[in-house]
Amino acid sequence: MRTLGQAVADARSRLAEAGFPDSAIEARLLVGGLLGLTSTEVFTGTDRPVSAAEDERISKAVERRLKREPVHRILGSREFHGLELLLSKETLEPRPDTEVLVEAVLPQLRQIVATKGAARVLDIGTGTGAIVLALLAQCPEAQGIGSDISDDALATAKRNAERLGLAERFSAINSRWFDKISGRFDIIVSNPPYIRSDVIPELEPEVRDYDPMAALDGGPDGLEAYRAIAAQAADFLEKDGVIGVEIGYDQKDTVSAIFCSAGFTLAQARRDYGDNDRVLVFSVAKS
Ligand SMILES: C[S@@+](CC[C@H](N)C(=O)[O-])C[C@H]1O[C@@H](n2cnc3c(N)ncnc32)[C@H](O)[C@@H]1O
Repeated sequence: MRTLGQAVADARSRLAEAGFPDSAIEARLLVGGLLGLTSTEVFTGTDRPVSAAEDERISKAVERRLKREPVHRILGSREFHGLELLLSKETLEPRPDTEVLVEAVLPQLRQIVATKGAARVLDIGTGTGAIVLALLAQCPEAQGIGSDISDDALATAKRNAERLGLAERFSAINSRWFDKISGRFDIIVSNPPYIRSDVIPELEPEVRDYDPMAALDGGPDGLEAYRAIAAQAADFLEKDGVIGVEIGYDQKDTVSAIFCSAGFTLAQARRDYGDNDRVLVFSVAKS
Protein backbone atom coordinates (compact mmCIF):
# COMPACT_ATOMS: atom_id res chain seq x y z
CA MET A 1 0.00 0.00 0.00
CA ARG A 2 1.29 3.46 -0.91
CA THR A 3 1.51 6.45 1.39
CA LEU A 4 -0.10 9.84 0.88
CA GLY A 5 3.33 11.34 0.23
CA GLN A 6 4.00 8.81 -2.54
CA ALA A 7 0.56 9.34 -4.10
CA VAL A 8 1.05 13.14 -4.18
CA ALA A 9 4.59 12.79 -5.58
CA ASP A 10 3.37 10.42 -8.31
CA ALA A 11 0.46 12.73 -9.28
CA ARG A 12 2.87 15.65 -9.34
CA SER A 13 5.36 13.93 -11.62
CA ARG A 14 2.64 12.78 -14.06
CA LEU A 15 1.38 16.36 -14.33
CA ALA A 16 4.90 17.84 -14.54
CA GLU A 17 5.91 15.41 -17.31
CA ALA A 18 2.87 16.55 -19.30
CA GLY A 19 4.01 20.18 -18.92
CA PHE A 20 1.55 21.45 -16.29
CA PRO A 21 3.37 24.47 -14.75
CA ASP A 22 1.64 24.27 -11.33
CA SER A 23 1.99 20.50 -10.97
CA ALA A 24 2.91 20.55 -7.25
CA ILE A 25 -0.02 22.76 -6.20
CA GLU A 26 -2.46 20.89 -8.45
CA ALA A 27 -1.34 17.47 -7.20
CA ARG A 28 -1.86 18.53 -3.56
CA LEU A 29 -5.25 20.10 -4.34
CA LEU A 30 -6.44 17.09 -6.30
CA VAL A 31 -5.30 14.40 -3.88
CA GLY A 32 -6.33 16.40 -0.81
CA GLY A 33 -9.75 17.20 -2.31
CA LEU A 34 -10.40 13.57 -3.31
CA LEU A 35 -9.47 12.25 0.15
CA GLY A 36 -11.27 15.05 2.03
CA LEU A 37 -8.06 16.38 3.57
CA THR A 38 -7.14 20.00 4.32
CA SER A 39 -3.94 21.37 2.77
CA THR A 40 -2.26 21.16 6.20
CA GLU A 41 -3.25 17.49 6.45
CA VAL A 42 -1.75 16.86 3.01
CA PHE A 43 1.52 18.51 4.09
CA THR A 44 1.76 16.84 7.48
CA GLY A 45 0.16 13.44 6.78
CA THR A 46 2.66 12.10 4.24
CA ASP A 47 2.81 8.70 6.05
CA ARG A 48 -0.98 8.18 5.89
CA PRO A 49 -1.71 4.95 4.02
CA VAL A 50 -3.67 5.27 0.79
CA SER A 51 -5.99 2.33 0.07
CA ALA A 52 -6.13 0.64 -3.33
CA ALA A 53 -9.58 2.17 -3.96
CA GLU A 54 -8.27 5.65 -3.09
CA ASP A 55 -5.27 5.11 -5.33
CA GLU A 56 -7.57 4.17 -8.19
CA ARG A 57 -9.64 7.35 -7.68
CA ILE A 58 -6.49 9.49 -7.63
CA SER A 59 -5.20 7.87 -10.80
CA LYS A 60 -8.51 8.44 -12.64
CA ALA A 61 -8.59 12.07 -11.47
CA VAL A 62 -5.04 12.66 -12.75
CA GLU A 63 -6.11 11.16 -16.11
CA ARG A 64 -8.95 13.69 -16.28
CA ARG A 65 -6.62 16.56 -15.42
CA LEU A 66 -4.22 15.42 -18.15
CA LYS A 67 -7.13 15.94 -20.58
CA ARG A 68 -7.23 19.55 -19.29
CA GLU A 69 -10.36 19.23 -17.11
CA PRO A 70 -9.93 21.84 -14.34
CA VAL A 71 -9.11 20.56 -10.84
CA HIS A 72 -12.26 21.96 -9.22
CA ARG A 73 -14.52 20.48 -11.90
CA ILE A 74 -12.98 17.09 -11.18
CA LEU A 75 -13.56 17.62 -7.46
CA GLY A 76 -17.10 18.93 -8.11
CA SER A 77 -16.92 22.05 -5.96
CA ARG A 78 -15.06 25.29 -5.54
CA GLU A 79 -14.69 27.95 -2.87
CA PHE A 80 -16.06 31.42 -3.61
CA HIS A 81 -16.01 34.30 -1.11
CA GLY A 82 -15.58 31.79 1.72
CA LEU A 83 -18.46 29.54 0.57
CA GLU A 84 -18.03 26.00 -0.75
CA LEU A 85 -20.13 25.80 -3.94
CA LEU A 86 -21.09 22.67 -5.87
CA LEU A 87 -20.47 22.77 -9.61
CA SER A 88 -22.41 20.98 -12.34
CA LYS A 89 -22.28 20.58 -16.11
CA GLU A 90 -24.00 23.88 -16.93
CA THR A 91 -22.49 26.07 -14.21
CA LEU A 92 -19.51 28.32 -14.78
CA GLU A 93 -16.74 27.60 -12.29
CA PRO A 94 -16.86 30.79 -10.18
CA ARG A 95 -13.69 32.88 -10.46
CA PRO A 96 -11.94 34.79 -7.67
CA ASP A 97 -12.20 38.03 -9.71
CA THR A 98 -15.99 37.85 -9.38
CA GLU A 99 -15.56 38.39 -5.63
CA VAL A 100 -14.74 42.00 -6.59
CA LEU A 101 -18.37 42.42 -7.68
CA VAL A 102 -19.58 41.10 -4.31
CA GLU A 103 -17.30 43.54 -2.47
CA ALA A 104 -18.36 46.44 -4.71
CA VAL A 105 -22.09 46.20 -3.88
CA LEU A 106 -21.87 44.92 -0.30
CA PRO A 107 -21.57 48.37 1.39
CA GLN A 108 -24.66 49.58 -0.51
CA LEU A 109 -26.56 46.42 0.46
CA ARG A 110 -25.66 46.92 4.13
CA GLN A 111 -26.69 50.58 3.96
CA ILE A 112 -30.08 49.71 2.46
CA VAL A 113 -30.64 47.10 5.17
CA ALA A 114 -29.66 49.64 7.85
CA THR A 115 -32.22 52.10 6.45
CA LYS A 116 -35.10 49.81 5.47
CA GLY A 117 -34.48 46.72 7.60
CA ALA A 118 -34.58 44.50 4.48
CA ALA A 119 -33.31 44.37 0.91
CA ARG A 120 -34.02 42.49 -2.33
CA VAL A 121 -31.21 41.28 -4.59
CA LEU A 122 -31.47 39.91 -8.15
CA ASP A 123 -28.54 38.00 -9.69
CA ILE A 124 -29.04 37.60 -13.46
CA GLY A 125 -27.22 34.55 -14.86
CA THR A 126 -26.63 33.12 -11.39
CA GLY A 127 -24.83 29.87 -12.37
CA THR A 128 -23.86 28.22 -9.06
CA GLY A 129 -25.54 31.12 -7.23
CA ALA A 130 -22.10 32.43 -6.32
CA ILE A 131 -22.74 36.18 -6.26
CA VAL A 132 -26.19 36.28 -4.70
CA LEU A 133 -25.39 33.56 -2.13
CA ALA A 134 -22.21 35.40 -1.09
CA LEU A 135 -24.30 38.56 -0.58
CA LEU A 136 -27.01 36.72 1.39
CA ALA A 137 -24.36 35.06 3.56
CA GLN A 138 -22.97 38.48 4.45
CA CYS A 139 -26.33 40.14 4.98
CA PRO A 140 -28.89 38.08 6.95
CA GLU A 141 -31.71 40.59 6.33
CA ALA A 142 -31.47 40.33 2.54
CA GLN A 143 -33.60 38.16 0.23
CA GLY A 144 -32.32 37.10 -3.18
CA ILE A 145 -33.34 35.71 -6.55
CA GLY A 146 -30.93 33.92 -8.83
CA SER A 147 -32.11 33.74 -12.45
CA ASP A 148 -30.68 31.75 -15.33
CA ILE A 149 -31.71 30.08 -18.59
CA SER A 150 -30.16 26.78 -17.48
CA ASP A 151 -32.32 24.46 -15.35
CA ASP A 152 -29.19 22.51 -14.43
CA ALA A 153 -27.55 25.68 -13.09
CA LEU A 154 -30.69 26.69 -11.19
CA ALA A 155 -30.93 23.24 -9.55
CA THR A 156 -27.27 23.54 -8.49
CA ALA A 157 -27.79 27.08 -7.16
CA LYS A 158 -30.75 25.80 -5.10
CA ARG A 159 -28.69 22.93 -3.70
CA ASN A 160 -25.93 25.35 -2.82
CA ALA A 161 -28.40 27.61 -1.04
CA GLU A 162 -29.70 24.60 0.94
CA ARG A 163 -26.23 23.39 1.91
CA LEU A 164 -25.30 26.88 3.09
CA GLY A 165 -28.49 27.37 5.13
CA LEU A 166 -29.64 30.20 2.83
CA ALA A 167 -32.56 28.45 1.08
CA GLU A 168 -35.29 30.33 2.98
CA ARG A 169 -34.02 33.62 1.60
CA PHE A 170 -33.21 32.42 -1.92
CA SER A 171 -35.34 31.61 -4.98
CA ALA A 172 -34.22 30.32 -8.35
CA ILE A 173 -36.12 31.45 -11.46
CA ASN A 174 -35.73 30.33 -15.05
CA SER A 175 -35.78 33.57 -17.00
CA ARG A 176 -34.16 34.91 -20.14
CA TRP A 177 -32.84 38.22 -18.78
CA PHE A 178 -35.88 39.94 -17.17
CA ASP A 179 -38.60 37.95 -19.02
CA LYS A 180 -39.97 36.12 -15.93
CA ILE A 181 -38.84 38.61 -13.27
CA SER A 182 -41.31 40.79 -11.42
CA GLY A 183 -41.07 43.46 -8.74
CA ARG A 184 -38.26 45.86 -7.92
CA PHE A 185 -34.84 45.23 -6.41
CA ASP A 186 -32.43 47.25 -4.30
CA ILE A 187 -29.42 45.61 -5.90
CA ILE A 188 -29.15 43.90 -9.28
CA VAL A 189 -25.92 42.03 -10.03
CA SER A 190 -24.78 40.13 -13.09
CA ASN A 191 -21.70 38.41 -14.39
CA PRO A 192 -23.14 37.75 -17.85
CA PRO A 193 -21.50 35.97 -20.79
CA TYR A 194 -19.14 38.61 -22.24
CA ILE A 195 -16.56 36.91 -24.45
CA ARG A 196 -16.64 37.76 -28.16
CA SER A 197 -17.79 34.72 -30.16
CA ASP A 198 -14.69 34.79 -32.38
CA VAL A 199 -12.33 34.69 -29.37
CA ILE A 200 -13.85 31.51 -27.90
CA PRO A 201 -11.86 29.04 -30.06
CA GLU A 202 -8.64 30.67 -28.75
CA LEU A 203 -9.49 30.20 -25.06
CA GLU A 204 -7.57 27.74 -22.87
CA PRO A 205 -9.04 24.20 -23.16
CA GLU A 206 -9.90 24.34 -19.42
CA VAL A 207 -12.36 27.15 -20.19
CA ARG A 208 -13.40 26.45 -23.80
CA ASP A 209 -14.05 22.72 -23.30
CA TYR A 210 -15.37 22.65 -19.72
CA ASP A 211 -17.18 25.93 -18.92
CA PRO A 212 -20.65 25.97 -20.52
CA MET A 213 -20.89 27.96 -23.77
CA ALA A 214 -23.99 29.84 -22.53
CA ALA A 215 -21.80 31.22 -19.73
CA LEU A 216 -19.09 32.46 -22.09
CA ASP A 217 -20.48 33.60 -25.44
CA GLY A 218 -21.39 37.28 -25.42
CA GLY A 219 -22.18 37.43 -29.15
CA PRO A 220 -20.25 39.00 -32.04
CA ASP A 221 -18.94 41.97 -30.01
CA GLY A 222 -19.26 40.41 -26.52
CA LEU A 223 -21.80 43.05 -25.47
CA GLU A 224 -25.20 41.46 -26.20
CA ALA A 225 -25.97 40.70 -22.55
CA TYR A 226 -25.20 44.26 -21.41
CA ARG A 227 -27.52 45.72 -24.07
CA ALA A 228 -30.35 43.38 -23.03
CA ILE A 229 -29.86 44.05 -19.31
CA ALA A 230 -29.36 47.83 -19.59
CA ALA A 231 -32.49 48.20 -21.73
CA GLN A 232 -34.75 46.90 -18.95
CA ALA A 233 -32.91 47.25 -15.64
CA ALA A 234 -34.43 50.63 -14.67
CA ASP A 235 -37.91 49.06 -14.61
CA PHE A 236 -36.72 46.54 -11.99
CA LEU A 237 -34.66 48.80 -9.73
CA GLU A 238 -35.81 50.70 -6.66
CA LYS A 239 -35.31 54.47 -6.88
CA ASP A 240 -32.02 54.37 -4.96
CA GLY A 241 -31.00 50.96 -6.27
CA VAL A 242 -27.80 50.07 -8.09
CA ILE A 243 -26.81 47.56 -10.73
CA GLY A 244 -23.34 46.02 -10.64
CA VAL A 245 -21.91 44.06 -13.56
CA GLU A 246 -18.73 42.15 -14.19
CA ILE A 247 -17.02 43.10 -17.47
CA GLY A 248 -14.17 41.93 -19.69
CA TYR A 249 -10.82 43.69 -19.18
CA ASP A 250 -11.35 45.87 -22.29
CA GLN A 251 -15.08 46.62 -21.93
CA LYS A 252 -15.18 49.51 -19.44
CA ASP A 253 -15.87 52.24 -22.01
CA THR A 254 -18.28 50.28 -24.18
CA VAL A 255 -20.32 48.90 -21.27
CA SER A 256 -20.39 52.34 -19.58
CA ALA A 257 -21.69 53.86 -22.82
CA ILE A 258 -24.45 51.21 -23.06
CA PHE A 259 -25.67 51.85 -19.50
CA CYS A 260 -25.30 55.65 -19.70
CA SER A 261 -27.37 55.83 -22.88
CA ALA A 262 -30.02 53.73 -21.07
CA GLY A 263 -30.25 56.42 -18.34
CA PHE A 264 -27.70 55.21 -15.77
CA THR A 265 -24.73 56.98 -14.15
CA LEU A 266 -21.44 55.22 -13.48
CA ALA A 267 -21.12 55.18 -9.68
CA GLN A 268 -18.10 52.93 -9.22
CA ALA A 269 -15.45 51.15 -11.31
CA ARG A 270 -13.19 48.48 -9.80
CA ARG A 271 -10.19 46.53 -10.96
CA ASP A 272 -9.55 42.85 -10.30
CA TYR A 273 -6.62 41.11 -8.56
CA GLY A 274 -4.65 41.28 -11.84
CA ASP A 275 -5.28 45.06 -12.07
CA ASN A 276 -7.69 44.78 -15.01
CA ASP A 277 -10.99 46.67 -15.20
CA ARG A 278 -13.51 44.12 -13.93
CA VAL A 279 -16.59 45.63 -12.25
CA LEU A 280 -18.86 48.60 -12.98
CA VAL A 281 -21.67 49.76 -10.69
CA PHE A 282 -24.39 52.07 -12.05
CA SER A 283 -27.14 54.04 -10.37
CA VAL A 284 -30.28 55.42 -11.99
CA ALA A 285 -29.45 58.93 -13.23
CA LYS A 286 -31.33 61.61 -11.26
CA SER A 287 -33.39 63.88 -13.51
C1 LIG B 1 -20.47 34.02 -16.84
S1 LIG B 1 -21.71 32.95 -16.20
C2 LIG B 1 -21.85 33.58 -14.54
C3 LIG B 1 -22.27 32.57 -13.51
C4 LIG B 1 -22.18 33.09 -12.06
N1 LIG B 1 -23.00 34.27 -11.89
C5 LIG B 1 -20.75 33.40 -11.67
O1 LIG B 1 -20.39 34.57 -11.63
O2 LIG B 1 -19.99 32.46 -11.41
C6 LIG B 1 -23.15 33.58 -17.00
C7 LIG B 1 -24.47 32.89 -16.68
O3 LIG B 1 -25.50 33.54 -17.42
C8 LIG B 1 -26.42 32.56 -17.87
N2 LIG B 1 -27.14 33.14 -19.04
C9 LIG B 1 -26.74 33.17 -20.33
N3 LIG B 1 -27.67 33.78 -21.09
C10 LIG B 1 -28.67 34.17 -20.24
C11 LIG B 1 -29.92 34.83 -20.44
N4 LIG B 1 -30.32 35.22 -21.67
N5 LIG B 1 -30.69 35.08 -19.35
C12 LIG B 1 -30.29 34.65 -18.11
N6 LIG B 1 -29.13 34.01 -17.88
C13 LIG B 1 -28.33 33.76 -18.93
C14 LIG B 1 -25.57 31.35 -18.18
O4 LIG B 1 -26.34 30.16 -18.20
C15 LIG B 1 -24.53 31.42 -17.05
O5 LIG B 1 -24.97 30.68 -15.92
